Amino acid sequence: METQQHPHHEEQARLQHTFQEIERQRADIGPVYHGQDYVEQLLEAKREETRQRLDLLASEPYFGRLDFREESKSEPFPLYIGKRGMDDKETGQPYIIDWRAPVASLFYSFTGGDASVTYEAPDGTIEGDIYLKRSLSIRDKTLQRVVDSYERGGDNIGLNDEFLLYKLGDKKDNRLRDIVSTIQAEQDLIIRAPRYKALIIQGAAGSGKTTIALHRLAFLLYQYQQQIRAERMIIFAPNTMFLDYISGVLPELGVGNVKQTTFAEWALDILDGNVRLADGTTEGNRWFSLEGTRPAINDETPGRFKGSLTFQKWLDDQLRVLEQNFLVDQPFEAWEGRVLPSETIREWFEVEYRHYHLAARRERLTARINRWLEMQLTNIGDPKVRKDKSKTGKQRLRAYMNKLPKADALSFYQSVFNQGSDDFIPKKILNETKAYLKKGHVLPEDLAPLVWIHHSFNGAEGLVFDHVVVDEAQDVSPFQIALLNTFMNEPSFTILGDLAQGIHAYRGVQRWDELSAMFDEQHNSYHVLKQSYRSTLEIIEFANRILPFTDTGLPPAEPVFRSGDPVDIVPLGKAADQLAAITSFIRDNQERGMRTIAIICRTDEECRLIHELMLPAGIEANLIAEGQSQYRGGVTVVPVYLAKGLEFDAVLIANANERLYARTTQDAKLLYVGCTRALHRLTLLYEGDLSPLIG
Ligand SMILES: Nc1ncnc2c1ncn2[C@@H]1O[C@H](COP(=O)(O)OP(=O)(O)OP(=O)(O)O)[C@@H](O)[C@H]1O
Repeated sequence: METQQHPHHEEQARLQHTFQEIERQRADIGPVYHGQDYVEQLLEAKREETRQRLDLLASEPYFGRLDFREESKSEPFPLYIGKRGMDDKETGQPYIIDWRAPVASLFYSFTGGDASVTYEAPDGTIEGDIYLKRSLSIRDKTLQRVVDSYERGGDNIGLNDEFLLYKLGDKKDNRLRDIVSTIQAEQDLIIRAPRYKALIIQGAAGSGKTTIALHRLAFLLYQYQQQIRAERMIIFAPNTMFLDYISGVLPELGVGNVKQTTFAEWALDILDGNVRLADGTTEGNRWFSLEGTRPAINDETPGRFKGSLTFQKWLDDQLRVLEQNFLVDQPFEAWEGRVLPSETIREWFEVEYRHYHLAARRERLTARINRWLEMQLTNIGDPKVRKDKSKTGKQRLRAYMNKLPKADALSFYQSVFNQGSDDFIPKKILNETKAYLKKGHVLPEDLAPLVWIHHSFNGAEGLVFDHVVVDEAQDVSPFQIALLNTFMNEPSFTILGDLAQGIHAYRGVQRWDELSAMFDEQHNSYHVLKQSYRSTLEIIEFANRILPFTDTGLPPAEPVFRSGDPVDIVPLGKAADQLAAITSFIRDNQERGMRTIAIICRTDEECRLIHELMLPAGIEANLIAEGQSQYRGGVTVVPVYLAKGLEFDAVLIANANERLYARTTQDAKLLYVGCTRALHRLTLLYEGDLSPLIG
């Protein structure tokens, strides 16, 4: 139901007044300071922050209004809610309320009814009544839409979703956007959850997981501004293109400096250039091509095995053994007759330096023996003899220290694989890893173990996280989460994912308790988001039919009532028809105003072939391949495994036949991911027999 409402005069007047107030406050700040005075420079930084806040407000001052009467007051007071807050300069009263402020939570949690409501203020619970809930759309400084979703005493039927539907109907460009104006109650609960938790969120495709995680960071920074710093927050996402796609949201929310990275990039950075990932091990080649048989996934799959907490514990045992046997039971003989007893060396290493990490203990030990050596040399009067002894002593010290293991992650990792493992490591994994390590290469699943070892040798090296977001968390291993946890004083995680989209099951989790089990009860909370906002009712219902084949036991996604075109399933007579069908799909959707259109293929190879055909046919499209760091929008040709996390106005599944999408859980997940990328329109072509997953 779409009832176009005309902007209120009252809101127009308030908006004009708001713009005047913003301008007045902007003018009051005065000119930019360019001088050298340190105190003035600090003040200028604050002023610049205010300027930026006011500029943000000037483009869209607020999006909501809530008339709230506090229990102790006789009249309701209109609260205008915006992305940032602003006080009235004269009265000092809030003029616009930051969406993250406690009172603003009412705007999101309130879903109707005349009963009293409460919110948690810093001084305790505040109770009162709501008289009006109004959404406002302001674009280009113009009030475009006013929708009341609640009026005290009114009939309030059917209006609740209108503003949300209006927002969801938008066409998308190449960036994910903020949703502050339409955050839903179940999403708000997650955004505002307390800081010291490992929140684990299973959310249906399009339920807003990525978006919520970013809003949660903005909330935490606001709520705990004295304790949390943006530079100590980090977001892990599956690839650099996805990072590019989400990179606009935090700046829109006024948040800067949060590190956004992939696990591999982060790990390689910590390992400081000492480790190289093997070439030719891209996931497209290894796991998503159709050549040969696709490897079965079980606990002996390398990613699952090396990502398990059992492997982590086994490595810990090896590290303990290393530490216990670190020293050689030999004295250090600097030259004939000048001996440092092994008991003294042991005392330094095991008692005096026991509080240091192994790398530091080793370094300190070298320095200490060196000092002892220098002392011995001072007793030698003859300079020539002293020089000779010094040379011998230094050479012998080097040789002595070389007998001790290196406290270096890669060397240690190599040594545990080379020593064998009493059958703990499955033969195939052992041999494959040894072969890579021999060439100085590692595989992606070796990164968490290597950083773990590095951490054991060197400690956190000053790295502390105040909060960690892990997106697409069904694809990360328990070992990775345990590793990230060591960089926090107390667990503060937002871990989000969807098991039905677990296409990287060869390295990810199969159940959420694989992750939650590592946190104690008070630190761990699990949420399920069933409502899906991205796609039309028809697309969600269609994708829900594929869901049971993923074998995850997850409930179907629940659509918001946004109806669109039916899903099209089109058989292809002969190969040439495919190009014609793709061309007409693109043209048709462009004419209908779709801004982002994706041709989703099963493999890299299929993408390349289709893309090659498109160019001579006069269709410009971006071909997405692994390792790409930018998502440009427009028309895109993308393999399904790289489309995860992205969304497009219109999606064409290039060939949904039985060969490409067989009746396996892995193919079901891939097809589910592909179909759920579409916001407004979805078409599936197929050549030969239709995939049994569609039925
Ligand atoms: N409350 C909301 N109001 C408006 N739009 C919303 C809301 N929640 C989610 N959306 C929109 O739904 C779409 C999906 O959001 P997002 O990509 O964050 O979901 P997701 O759960 O991470 O999806 P997936 O797992 O399928 O990648 C986005 O376009 C987002 O803007």
